[in-house]
Amino acid sequence: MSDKHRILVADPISQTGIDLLQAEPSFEVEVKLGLKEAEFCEAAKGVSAIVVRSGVKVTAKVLEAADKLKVVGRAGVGVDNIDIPAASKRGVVVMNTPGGNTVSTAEHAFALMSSLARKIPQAHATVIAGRWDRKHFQGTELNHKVLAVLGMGRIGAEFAKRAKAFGMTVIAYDPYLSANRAQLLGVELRDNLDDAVKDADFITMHMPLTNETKHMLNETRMRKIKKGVRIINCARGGLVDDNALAKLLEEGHVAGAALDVFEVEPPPADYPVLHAPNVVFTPHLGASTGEAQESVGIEIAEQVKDNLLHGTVVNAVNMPNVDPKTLAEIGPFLRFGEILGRLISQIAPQRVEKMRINYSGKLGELDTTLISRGVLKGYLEKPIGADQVNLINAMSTAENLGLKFTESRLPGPTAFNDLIEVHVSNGEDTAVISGSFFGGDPRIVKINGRHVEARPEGTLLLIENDDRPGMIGAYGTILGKNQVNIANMSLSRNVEGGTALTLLTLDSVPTEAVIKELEQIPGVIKIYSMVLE
Ligand SMILES: NC(=O)c1ccc[n+]([C@@H]2O[C@H](COP(=O)([O-])OP(=O)(O)OC[C@H]3O[C@@H](n4cnc5c(N)ncnc54)[C@H](O)[C@@H]3O)[C@@H](O)[C@H]2O)c1
Ligand SMILES: O=C(O)CC[C@@H](O)C(=O)O
Repeated sequence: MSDKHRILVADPISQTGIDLLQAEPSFEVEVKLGLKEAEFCEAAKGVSAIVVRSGVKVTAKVLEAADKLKVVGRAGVGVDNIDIPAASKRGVVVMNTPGGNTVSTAEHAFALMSSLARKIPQAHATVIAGRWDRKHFQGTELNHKVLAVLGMGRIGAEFAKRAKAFGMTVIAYDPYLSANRAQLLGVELRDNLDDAVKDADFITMHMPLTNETKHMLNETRMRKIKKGVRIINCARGGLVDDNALAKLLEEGHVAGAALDVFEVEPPPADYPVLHAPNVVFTPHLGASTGEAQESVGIEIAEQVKDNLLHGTVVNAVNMPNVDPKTLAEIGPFLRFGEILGRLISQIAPQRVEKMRINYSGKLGELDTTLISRGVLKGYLEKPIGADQVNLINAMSTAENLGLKFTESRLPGPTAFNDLIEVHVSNGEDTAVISGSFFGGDPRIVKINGRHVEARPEGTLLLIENDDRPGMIGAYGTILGKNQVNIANMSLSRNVEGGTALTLLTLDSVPTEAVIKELEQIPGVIKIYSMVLE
């Protein structure tokens, strides 16, 4: 039996990328395109690596059949065609190539906007049909128009640059972008999505599809936008509710739409928006340029090669790059760090610009780089999507968002054996959370400078209230009435009669209605519901 690494290329990638893999004597490269799931399972048996774009789906079944698989390489950004949890469960690294297709996708989205403004596809169709119709194709200029860019990451920023050069006023909506970065890009940052889109002539979407972003442009929201808006989606199908979009195009409220991506790809013949007026479509071509494919093809071939030959992990979306010995030493801190990051993201002020982590006690003597990455990963899961951020890309992802990160270490004895203190701030407001270990068990020990004590698990309800009698009883009554059991409680106050923090560990997640009811209790200042799963 051959001891070579077999590599299956299951989507078209650049020939240079394939040549790079083929040039390695210990690799056997097989290019098999257009595989159905059963054929893919068969082809995946015994391979060490699978390389894909967005055409095929690397399902749990394929991953199960791939008994020798070490790495899945995605030549592109989105990894929604790969079952990441199944890959992680099987210890398979999934890598992508962020950045390689940024400019191509921004240019494509821009081309869609221009085509939409000047009805180019429709006019083209009449010319080749032998008609010379100049009356029906009056368009609109981009100059002096208002553009809302939703999602100001790599592609959004490139799009914005081009739009500004065309004389457009650019408004950005990206709750995770710092004010500094927005200023640097020369865009107007809005905190509220409805406010960002209400006066837009054009809207372009550039964010991942997550639970938070699905149907971000729904019927209610689109109706609030001024009549005549034009919408471009070159990110992921599902960001816009295409059924609602079709309806609003028919009514003329939305003047046009350009889509490169669809909720189902390819869209079936009865896909609603296909038959709506004033639309421009392309079949997911954002990254389809020679330059982008060359770039992502080479990048993924190099990443896969380095991984198989040297175990190097670059741009992984699911695996830490760490050797087993170090992992055993810092494993518990790493997991706790992620939880602290997740927690602070839920009490952080808007537009955080700085994160600082202080390590003290025994921790101050360890290499804490990975733990810090864990904290950042936990913190960034909300803006970037849990499947997009990992220990490898957490730092660069933070940098892209304009989040400045620092860490400091204080070796030597403190009140706690090990203490991790995470500060986030936007220049005006700060949130701080500290964690320690009690006999090997992680505990949250301070929030915003107040001493508390809670295990970092389940749902935590953090209530800031006036220090006055009857508060605890009132919380218990409302939660009990709504079948929410309190598993643990920790109280802390600044001075008698001042303000107090109540930290409740709950057995279930309280609904928004329950939180609202709690907020009505006289003396309650602020409530945060923090889910740690
Ligand atoms: N059509 C194509 O062929 C094509 C090609 C490349 C990328 N894409 C897609 O484009 C998207 C963006 O890619 P990128 O490289 O710019 O990614 P990126 O990670 O650099 O940027 C994504 C941005 O979205 C922001 N964001 C997250 N949640 C948000 C929310 N609720 N509201 C507003 N903004 C939010 C993030 O803060 C981040 O700044 C990805 O989904 C990717 O899959 C499509
Ligand atoms: O492979 C492609 O052409 C699509 C790529 C794009 O959707 C991405 O997310 O990078």
